[in-house]
Amino acid sequence: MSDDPSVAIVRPTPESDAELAFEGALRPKSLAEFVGQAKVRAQLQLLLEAARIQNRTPDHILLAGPPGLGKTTLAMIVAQESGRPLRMSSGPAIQHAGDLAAVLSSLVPGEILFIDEIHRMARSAEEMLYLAMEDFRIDIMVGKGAGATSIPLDLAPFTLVGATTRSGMLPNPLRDRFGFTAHLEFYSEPELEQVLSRAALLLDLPIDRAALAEIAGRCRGTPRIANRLLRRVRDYALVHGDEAGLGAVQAALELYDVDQLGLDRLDRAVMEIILTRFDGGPVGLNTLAVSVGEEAETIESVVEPFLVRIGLITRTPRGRVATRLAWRHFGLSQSNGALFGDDL
Ligand SMILES: Nc1ncnc2c1ncn2[C@@H]1O[C@H](COP(=O)(O)OP(=O)(O)OP(=O)(O)O)[C@@H](O)[C@H]1O
Repeated sequence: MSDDPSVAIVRPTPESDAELAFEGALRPKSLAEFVGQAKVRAQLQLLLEAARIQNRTPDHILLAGPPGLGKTTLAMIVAQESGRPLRMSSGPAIQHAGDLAAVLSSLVPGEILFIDEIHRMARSAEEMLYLAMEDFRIDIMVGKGAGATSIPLDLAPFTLVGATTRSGMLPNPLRDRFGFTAHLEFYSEPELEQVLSRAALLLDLPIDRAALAEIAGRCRGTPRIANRLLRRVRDYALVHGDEAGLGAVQAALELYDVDQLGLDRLDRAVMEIILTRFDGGPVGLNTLAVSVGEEAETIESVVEPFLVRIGLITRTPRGRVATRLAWRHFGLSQSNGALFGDDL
């Protein structure tokens, strides 16, 4: 992956530890503060309220959706709103059933256990989780081979909040044990303006409506990217002694190569290959990856989903094909092989 910072700026995963700290400061702390996802908020509210009335732990919750849409934030809010302690873990940290047993057996009654990227947990741990979620019990294997015995261990009642960017990778028995699955959607531009206006207030950054709208249109429907772009605009205004107005947004985002649709250099390089070198496609994934000097995995999981979502390409069995909108957006017509932009 390129280490050019302008290439990473519109990626939906966290850039660095500094960004995680920055995000922490901007995280909404209650359902009322959480912008957008109105349906999911109402569903969660009902679920938490019902558990409160019956004085029991809330049902297990699965939060599914692309990175940066607020899954971790919602898990924290569930703990906050239900007045319960929160334990945080992640799929990659649970590589053996023993790792999970250690976490589960140390939970206090009513604790919320958040497992991020739950689809990356070890298979043996998944099987242990089935019983834990259903009966608040696990079986611990002691010894090996013919002499091995299993010792049942009762657990404190808990609520599991799992987050996944790949819900299709979860085995059905695990998915079925969640009482509620929330599917997070990309945010609309007015919602992103609200996210940004709240963040600007917390950062003590005076910014006008036109500037907010401009950032909202370029952040790929994702609050994490919105906040990141806002940070760059803040830097720009600070360094140039400027107001954070429309001019500062346009100049800062031009500097970081984020165009009006939120495309960055890698996205544009992919589009250029399809449009000008392959006359609109179809182009196979590996050819595309080699042509832009990136890994096929990055193209498939990071670049393509957004290009497909905004209608610039379609995936066909023979490869990726540019749409009419793509030809129009880049001001090209088929077979003209025109130049794409002077930075490519
Ligand atoms: N609905 C929202 N309202 C306001 N801010 C939000 C909202 N959703 C996310 N954010 C902001 O975006 C940042 C990223 O959100 P979060 O870490 O919850 O995403 P995520 O879906 O858990 O991402 P990942 O899949 O990478 O773990 C947070 O710091 C938060 O400030």
